Parts: sequence; structure tokens; C-alpha cells
Amino acid sequence: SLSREHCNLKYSDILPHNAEGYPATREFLMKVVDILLDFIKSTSDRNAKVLDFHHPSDMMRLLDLEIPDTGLTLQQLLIDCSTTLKYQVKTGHPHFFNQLSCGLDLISMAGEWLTATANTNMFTYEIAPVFILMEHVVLQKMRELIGWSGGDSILAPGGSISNLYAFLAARHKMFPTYKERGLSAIGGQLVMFTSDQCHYSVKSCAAVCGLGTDNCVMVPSDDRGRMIPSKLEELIMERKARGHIPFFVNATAGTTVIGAFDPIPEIADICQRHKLWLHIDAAWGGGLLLSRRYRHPRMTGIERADSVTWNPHKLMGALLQCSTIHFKEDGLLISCNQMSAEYLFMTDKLYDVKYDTGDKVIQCGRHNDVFKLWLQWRAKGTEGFEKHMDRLMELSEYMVRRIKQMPDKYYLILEPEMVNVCFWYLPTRVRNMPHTAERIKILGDICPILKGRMMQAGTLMVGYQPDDRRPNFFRNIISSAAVTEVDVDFLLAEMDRLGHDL
Ligand SMILES: O=C(O)c1cc(=O)cc(C(=O)O)o1
Repeated sequence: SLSREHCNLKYSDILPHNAEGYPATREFLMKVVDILLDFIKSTSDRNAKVLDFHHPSDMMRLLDLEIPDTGLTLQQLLIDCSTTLKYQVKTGHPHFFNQLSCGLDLISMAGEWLTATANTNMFTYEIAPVFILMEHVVLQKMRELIGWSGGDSILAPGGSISNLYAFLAARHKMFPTYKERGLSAIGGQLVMFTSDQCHYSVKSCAAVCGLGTDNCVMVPSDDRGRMIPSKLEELIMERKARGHIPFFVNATAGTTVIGAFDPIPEIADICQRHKLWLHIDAAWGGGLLLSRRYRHPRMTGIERADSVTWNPHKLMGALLQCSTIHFKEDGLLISCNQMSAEYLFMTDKLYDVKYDTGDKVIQCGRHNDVFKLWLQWRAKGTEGFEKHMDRLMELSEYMVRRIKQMPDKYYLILEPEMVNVCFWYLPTRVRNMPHTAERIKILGDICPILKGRMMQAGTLMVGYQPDDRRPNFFRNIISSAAVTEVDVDFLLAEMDRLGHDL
């Protein structure tokens, strides 16, 4: 807690309100840092819980979230900070496997602290000169890793918006007068294509941009979750026969649930033949472009795409959020979205206004998501990122081996292409049953119960979900640098401890 002289102070006693307030300001902020360091310490403590679960109504009673009429003391604010983190899920804990984004990279976090302190907008070079230049350098490096020279990119508030920007640029490329004239510039029904395993944000582009989801054709995938190219071409021809205008194909590099990679070369050939825009949603798999060992064959041909989404906040471990969208053709983003608002994007500035990025996107104000990635890249180097990717894949391969060593307790659903390990847990009573539809139904039904036990015990978090081919199954994600083989062994033992009697 704060020293006696400062513990009754309020926000009005610190900078900027009180010009003499630096000592109190410093003490308060250092106390906040202490609270954050405690959280970081317990996040990396394997004996600490991943979460302290309470149902929402109980949680409300444990918290004091009331919005006060008069401000509270700095001391109370410190208590508020501690309480908030006490009930926050530790997504950086070595036993947190629940999402595609797991882990707490402390260099990236330090970058986020600086980003917050700089508190600037990314729309013009004028107020973010260093960060704008960093964006250029980092995004160009990522385009080189995709296999392009030139082109353009930007950071977006998440993979869904990155995919939307690709859609907008594709439509603009094919129908440049759409921007001014709207639908009448198109004179026909646009159609887009994606696999039935794709991220739902691709389909939402059709809803948001007026195609209608009926015109977002879901292409069947094979039993590995990969788009079937021959089906794609059939569906394109069928829509053309109906007088529709196919214009956009999304291929997924790393699907959300099973981590599948669509076959890019065959899909790119089809796009070339039919003159369609090829977008590759590598939001999840993109990090593997950094690995010479795993990039091929998963993303062979990615350089043939017209646009690529790649989220460093996923496999690369940059802090949330950090999503990038890359275009092979330079100039497309700005011509598609530019509105030239005179109060912001004046052309008579003293510096080269091509560095003003705000007019490239429909957002205007844009958060600085680049510094935490740049600082991380400075810390790791490209080879450090490659080691990180190879390590995550190695741990997933270890988990698959361990699961195969316990066929009585675990059923591996398919050989993973990346770090999504999909399996069923087998409680004692089903271990002698044949693997029939009847048993699969039981295995699906126990997922939410076993997950509930994990959350109540607070010792582990592994995600589950159904897909279009099967009921609930567990999907384990290893994307955290904190995870080791010991944690994989813990996961498999803990699920059995919690679930054997289900
Ligand atoms: O960035 C993430 O962690 C993320 C994004 C998703 O769309 C879906 C998931 C997920 O299914 O874990 O995670």
C-alpha cells in the first residue's frame, strides 16, 4: 500500500492536475507495477491456479464494480487493480491451452506498456513518427517472408477486420467505380468462395458488404479439413452458369479448429484460370512462415496470393491484439478506402504524406499494435521466432506421441498439421467399448462436464467444440512459450484425474 503521506491522495493530487505531484505519481505507478509483477510471478507458478472460477452472479458479489459519484482514493484504486487481476484468467499460465492466443511474452508486454505511455494515434506520421516507420519496416519484413517484394500492408484490429480489408480491396480492384457509384457499378450478383472449415469472419464479409451469406459459397473439405479444389472449380462454374460473378476465393492456412491448411497451389491455379482474387487467411498458420522446417508444404505457394492475413498475436505470441493484412499490389489499399479528409490528411504538410496511413483504412483512429511486435522481434531476432515455432510444433508432436501411448485413455481424432491436437478423453466406463457412434456420442457429452471440472478445480483449461463431422471434442492448442513437455504430461494426467469416473 501507499506511504502514509500518500494513501489518502486522489487522482487530483498526481500529475498533471498537481504540478508538484511527481513523487506521489511515481509512488502510485510503482505500486501498480508491483501488482502487475505479482500477477506475472503467479502466472508462471505451476502451483498457482490458472483461474479462480465463479459464476457471474457470484462474481458480481465478490467484486465492487460500482461507478462512484465522487472519486476514490489512490489506495482504493490499488486495491481495485489487485482484485481485478485476482479473478482474471491467467492466459499466460503453462496450463492454459484454451485459445489460439496463449502465453504472456514479457518483452511484448513491456512494449505494450511503452505503447500505452506514448498514447498516440497511428493515422499520421505527424504524431507517431517512430511507430509509423516501425510499421513500414515490420510489415515489409513480413511481406518478404510471404515471398513478395513491394506491396503494401497495415495492422488491423483483429483477423476479422483484416479479412474484411482484403474483401474490400478485391472488390475495388475488380469494380473501381463501386466506391462512387455503389451497387449499380456491378450489375450482377457477386459471389465469394471459402472452405467449410474457414473462420466465420470470412462469411461475415458477405453479410457486412451486401453479398448476402447465400453468396458466400462454402466449399466442401476433405477428412483432413482441407478445401477440395475440384469442388471449388465445380462451384465456380455452377455460379457462372447462373450468371453470377465470382470474384473472391479465401484459402485458409491453419483453420481455427483442426489447424488444417488448404492446398494453395491448386487453388491458385483455379483463381488464375477464372481471374479470381486469392486471399489467404493465415491469421493462425502465418507464424509458420518463419520456420524453414514447417513452412513447406503447408504454405507452399502462398506468394501467389493477392492478399494475406497474418496475426502475430497468435503463434508469434505478440500481445493481443496484433493482426496484419498484406497486399501484393501497392496502392490498392489507399485507392480503395481513401476519403482524403482535409482536416487530417492535408497534402500540403512539411513531410512526405505517403507516411500518413490513416486514409488507407476505414477506421480513421488506429491503435499502435506495432511497437510490441517490433520490440519482440528485436529481442528474438527472426531466428528466435523460428526456434519458437519449431518448439511449439515439437511439443505438439510430443503430445501426439504421448496420446498414442495411452490408447485406453485418449483417442486422437486426426494427425495434426500444426499445434491443434484434437482428441477425445476416454473415461473408464467406455474403455472397453468399440469406437462406435454410440461411444462417440458419450465422448461428446462428457466434454462440457470435464471442462467444467477443470474450471472449478482451476488447474487446467483446454478448449472443446463440435464441428461439422462430429460432436464435441477437445482441441488442445500449444502456442505459449511457457509450455514444456512436463506441462503436456500434467495435462494428460490431470484430465484423467478429473474425468476418469465420468
Ligand atoms: O486470437 C485468438 O486467440 C482466437 C481467435 C479466434 O477467432 C478463435 C480462437 C479460438 O478458437 O481459440 O482464438
